[in-house]
Amino acid sequence: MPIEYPAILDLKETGKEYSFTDRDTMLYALGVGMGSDPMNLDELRFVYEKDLRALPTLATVVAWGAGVPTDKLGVDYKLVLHGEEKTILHRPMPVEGTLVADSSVVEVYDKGEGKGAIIVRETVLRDKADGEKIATLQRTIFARGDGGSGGNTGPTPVPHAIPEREPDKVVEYRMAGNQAAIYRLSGDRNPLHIDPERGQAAGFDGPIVHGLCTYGFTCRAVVEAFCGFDPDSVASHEARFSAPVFPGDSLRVKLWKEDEKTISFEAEVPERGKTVIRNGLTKLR
Ligand SMILES: CCCCCCC[C@@H](O)CC(=O)SCCNC(=O)CCNC(=O)[C@H](O)C(C)(C)COP(=O)(O)OP(=O)(O)OC[C@H]1O[C@@H](n2cnc3c(N)ncnc32)[C@H](O)[C@@H]1OP(=O)(O)O
Repeated sequence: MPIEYPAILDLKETGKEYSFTDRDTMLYALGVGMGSDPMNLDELRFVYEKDLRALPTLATVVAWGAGVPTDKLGVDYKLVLHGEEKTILHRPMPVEGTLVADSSVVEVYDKGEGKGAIIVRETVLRDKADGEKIATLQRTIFARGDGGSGGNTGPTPVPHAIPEREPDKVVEYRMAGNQAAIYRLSGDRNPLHIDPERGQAAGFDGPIVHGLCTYGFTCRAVVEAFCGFDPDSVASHEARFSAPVFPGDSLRVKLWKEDEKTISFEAEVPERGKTVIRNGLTKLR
């Protein structure tokens, strides 16, 4: 079934409930590499139930599955890559709770046959206890097999521009060989990230790391570099995925402090000379 535009813009899913516990919060932190140094007391707070803190980007996984189902979008899921993500935190991310998710399709950009379709979706997460918004997730997928099926043929919104000067801070991490295998247990069990055959069918040498896993690493870097490990300072975090990351890659996150509340960032895999995340922007409270 191809993308049906503009009917796709009427697809909605509302009132879907998701519960998560401190175990989900800690598993997510492990999935983005936290706690690998047992003597790092700042990171310990994200992987230990004592005084537990949640990374803001936990919001991207706690309601995994919320959103208009892929089969209704009419895309070839094997060729879908995550394009962009923006997480807006209306209040600090709790470490457990029950959420109510309302999702919709915001826009489809048709980049032409052989190129792909860009589908923008939005999910609003509310706290079931008081009905207040916790987070808004804006998620863009790049459906490489679905160009030419209809949609807005105009330019896609221009993403945030990064300064041209040298970064103010650089944070380096190494993804474990089993990083995607751990991360997927937080929700996204797309076989692209674990099954070598599915990686090859998508045009890669093997499995690739979830975009949202790398995105979580970049939020961790902001929290480490500019927030003194206080995750509640983050008001929003957004980025574009520009090249795949493979399990075992190292990640160099380059960060620019533009003003007291604005951080720009990019991430590269130095051993392959690839910039894998571009146009990163974090707003602080
Ligand atoms: C349905 C369930 C949803 C679940 C979420 C997804 C499930 C997950 O399990 C899947 C994943 O995590 S995949 C892993 C993470 N993502 C990636 O690795 C993608 C990396 N990026 C790429 O490969 C290319 O940038 C690529 C291929 C994305 C684009 O490269 P090109 O084709 O070379 O594009 P280019 O010629 O540079 O630009 C064409 C137009 O597209 C816009 N654009 C480019 N990259 C974009 C991106 N990443 N996101 C959104 N838009 C993007 C450009 O602006 C350009 O638009 P315009 O013509 O208007 O200027």
